[in-house]
Amino acid sequence: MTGGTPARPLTVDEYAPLAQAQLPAATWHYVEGGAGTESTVAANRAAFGRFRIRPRVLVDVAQCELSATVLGDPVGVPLGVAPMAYHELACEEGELATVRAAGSLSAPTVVSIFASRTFEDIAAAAAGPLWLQLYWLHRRDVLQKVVRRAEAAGFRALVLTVDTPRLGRRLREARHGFHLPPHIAARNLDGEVTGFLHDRRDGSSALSRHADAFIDPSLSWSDLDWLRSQTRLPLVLKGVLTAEDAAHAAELGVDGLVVSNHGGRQLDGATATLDALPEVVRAVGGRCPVFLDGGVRHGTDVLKALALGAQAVFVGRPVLWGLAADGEAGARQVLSTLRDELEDAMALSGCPSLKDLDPTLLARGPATAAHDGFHGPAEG
Ligand SMILES: Cc1cc2nc3c(=O)[nH]c(=O)nc-3n(C[C@H](O)[C@H](O)[C@H](O)COP(=O)(O)O)c2cc1C
Ligand SMILES: CCCCC(=O)C(=O)O
Repeated sequence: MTGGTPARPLTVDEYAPLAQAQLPAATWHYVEGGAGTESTVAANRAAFGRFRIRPRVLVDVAQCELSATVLGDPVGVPLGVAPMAYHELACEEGELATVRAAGSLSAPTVVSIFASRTFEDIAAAAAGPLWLQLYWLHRRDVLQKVVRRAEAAGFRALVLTVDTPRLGRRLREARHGFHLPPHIAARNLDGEVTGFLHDRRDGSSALSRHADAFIDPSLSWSDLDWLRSQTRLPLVLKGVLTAEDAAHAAELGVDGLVVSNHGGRQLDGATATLDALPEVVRAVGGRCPVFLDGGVRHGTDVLKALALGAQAVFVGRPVLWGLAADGEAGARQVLSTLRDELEDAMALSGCPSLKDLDPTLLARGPATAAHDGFHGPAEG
């Protein structure tokens, strides 16, 4: 087809250039960037490409069932939105657009403690379950307050991010002097811990200065008791990549783990999440659910993570791409594309139920070009 209205994107990746065209350069590089050489960003994608699918045939796939239960709540898909700060950077409605989009699939959303809309407004717009992501702030009283508010607003779980005692060296943010525009703020933190976020300084990221001032890097295993004493909500740890830490967390009775390297934004050189998943699943031994995020861009990526033992996966950057390109409709389209691709992959591999997804579905194979790092829209 030539001329006329541009075709609607058919894949998640096609939203990236559309988002880039909409966003100021500094915002685009904040969203897209990783730490250091961005080797972990690339590794997350490459890991999916090293597994091939062993399809089974002559299975009745007239009905494929994608609904699941996560932390006790029914969801329409084993797929949700990873916590990301400041969705208003991507579109005016911010997190309200995100949770409406996720709600249309009954998908869970993890709301960042640095959300740009209030927990109460987000909860009022949501149809799927909401979890609250926390950073370990020096100001424990502030943490206590946000936990109470999230509980009162009906949030269903707490997700403590444990891979961020300080911010990774994100060179793109530093080069662009990334800072928040004046109209965007961490609306749930009342200015108590939001210093530096709006201050521009060339050669350094305002976010990084903010994190150094307000995130307490002394967080260790013994602090988890305090958090659990503050709430009845299930506690999930986000950012675990090893069997050792997974076993320890399971012994302490945490309610879930997210295998994550923060989308390659923290420790450059950290293990790809799909590579870390099997050892974490083995170490946990069924004591709590294991989730994964990082580099999920296709339904077959979701299928592979579920086959290796994840109960659900979370998606980060693509949701912001969708929001930037087309607001709520864009985010909805990103999530529903992943859902539809997952259903296709289940049908074509002879797995009508999520229970059919296990490691025998996968074989190690040569990497494919389509998974080697960033790839834009197909040519033509
Ligand atoms: C713009 C942006 C902001 C993020 N903010 C947070 C955050 O506030 N808290 C957190 O735990 N993780 C945060 N993350 C990490 C995501 O939760 C997730 O681990 C990662 O984006 C998953 O990888 P993907 O983007 O390749 O899907 C952020 C990621 C991005 C891209
Ligand atoms: C203080 C960090 C907030 C956002 C974040 O986690 C990210 O940009 O990855």
